[in-house]
Amino acid sequence: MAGTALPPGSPGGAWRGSDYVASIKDEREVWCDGRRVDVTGDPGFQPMLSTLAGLYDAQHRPDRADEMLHRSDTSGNLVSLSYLAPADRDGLSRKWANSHRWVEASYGQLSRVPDFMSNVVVGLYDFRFQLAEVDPEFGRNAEDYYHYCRENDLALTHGLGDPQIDRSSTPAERPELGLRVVRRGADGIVVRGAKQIATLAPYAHEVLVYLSPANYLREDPSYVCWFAAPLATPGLRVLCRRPYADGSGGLAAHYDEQDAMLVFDDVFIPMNRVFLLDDSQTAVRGFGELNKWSLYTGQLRYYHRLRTLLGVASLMAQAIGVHTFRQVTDLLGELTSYVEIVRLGLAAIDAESRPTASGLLAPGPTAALDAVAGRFSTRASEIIRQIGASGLITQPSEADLATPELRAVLDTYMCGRETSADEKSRIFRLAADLAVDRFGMRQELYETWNRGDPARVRSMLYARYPDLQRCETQARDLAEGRKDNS
Ligand SMILES: Cc1cc2nc3c(=O)[nH]c(=O)nc-3n(C[C@H](O)[C@H](O)[C@H](O)COP(=O)(O)OP(=O)(O)OC[C@H]3O[C@@H](n4cnc5c(N)ncnc54)[C@H](O)[C@@H]3O)c2cc1C
Repeated sequence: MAGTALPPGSPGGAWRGSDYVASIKDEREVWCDGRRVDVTGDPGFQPMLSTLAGLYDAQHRPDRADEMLHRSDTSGNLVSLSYLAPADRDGLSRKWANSHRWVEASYGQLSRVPDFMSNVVVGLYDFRFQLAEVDPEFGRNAEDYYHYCRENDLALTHGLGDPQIDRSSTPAERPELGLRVVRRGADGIVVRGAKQIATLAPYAHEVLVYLSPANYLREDPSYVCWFAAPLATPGLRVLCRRPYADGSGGLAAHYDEQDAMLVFDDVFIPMNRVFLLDDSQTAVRGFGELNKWSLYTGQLRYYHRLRTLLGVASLMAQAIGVHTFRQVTDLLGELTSYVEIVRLGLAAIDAESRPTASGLLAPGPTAALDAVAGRFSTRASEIIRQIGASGLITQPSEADLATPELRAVLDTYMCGRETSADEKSRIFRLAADLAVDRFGMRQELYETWNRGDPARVRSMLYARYPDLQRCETQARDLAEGRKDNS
């Protein structure tokens, strides 16, 4: 099949951890805190790398392999179920079981486990016929790219939003506001510009660029370009934030997935990796279509994160003996309701799965859950802060716990109701990580923004609500005194 050659280091099929790590030791230009870094050796990046390697290894565990891998019908290799393009109920259920495995293994803390973007590539594959209507080559490229990613278990990042320079201006006034095509040839295009944020970028093999949420408003078609590029492409710079994994432990010691700005400084993209050019209407339609499976896996991950937050809040309340107080059980019940709403929502969305134009089976729309996810998440953190209060600040460190001279004091004043100082401080430190410190605050920002501007998500939900007219008719009937609503 065209375009399925192995990337450096790939044995083909689903990664094992060590092969994955070797595969991203390449010429990628990753910058962090004023230094160019080798992601595979830098202490700030090493912890997450080993978490990812562990997750890739877990795919092959005898007790999981059946749920996470399947045999490719093209190569015969064992490939990840994340890349399964499901054609029926059985396929979709296997896909979700695999996604559960990915997100469960990180307690919902990794928003961008590779499973997320693999599902965007499934969406790209599903959308190939519409792309082919613009140009048959785009359709073929999308299909080839899907096979390439699936056969090589590629980890992807994506960059959609434009750099946050001046939202009141347009690229017509300032071209650097958007990523654009600056040269075109028969063999490919050259792109220039930047993408504001791409999570997982330093750990990914490739980036998929497919839409700036605002670019359909632009009249210049050169800003409409969908393509994929290896992270190690000349001219592509990855500007990371400072790592949260700073040696002080906590969740960042395992789950700092990184976020980076991507700068494309006249980057050549070969034609076989270009999926769409110029056609803003197709780009707008495609935006929703590409994300059908990934939004669902994103909600699965979110469900596991909410469960973690509930578990932490409950343990914290028990540790300090407030778990039977009415105002605390009220808070815990509220948090439980969010967990249940998401679980039930996921079941309902799955039950509303429907065939796509290309013959795959896709979940129903996640828009209603997307619209409330940020609010639930913010409220869940607030509940943890409300229950934990000052205990979220005053806890002994592991070094304190290991200091004999402090032991008697800690055991007397820093223990809980029926909880040792060791156990209590670990629960509270975890809670602070999730709801007070920068790791948790970044996650909260993520939950609020990653599905796009929540105001836009909610506005579109309202504008497209299929039952709105009947709701209005019902309200009008009531207002006009008509009694029978049947
Ligand atoms: C931790 C994190 C990780 C992320 N990871 C990724 C990723 O991997 N890939 C990716 O592509 N994206 C990612 N996102 C980006 C996410 O999609 C954006 O944050 C979201 O689309 C909002 O865009 P913005 O952050 O540029 O905010 P802006 O668009 O700059 O908005 C800033 C403020 O201005 C308001 N505003 C802006 N424009 C308008 C307007 N026209 N009318 C009214 N109000 C307006 C907004 O509501 C907001 O209050 C991530 C975000 C976060 C926080």
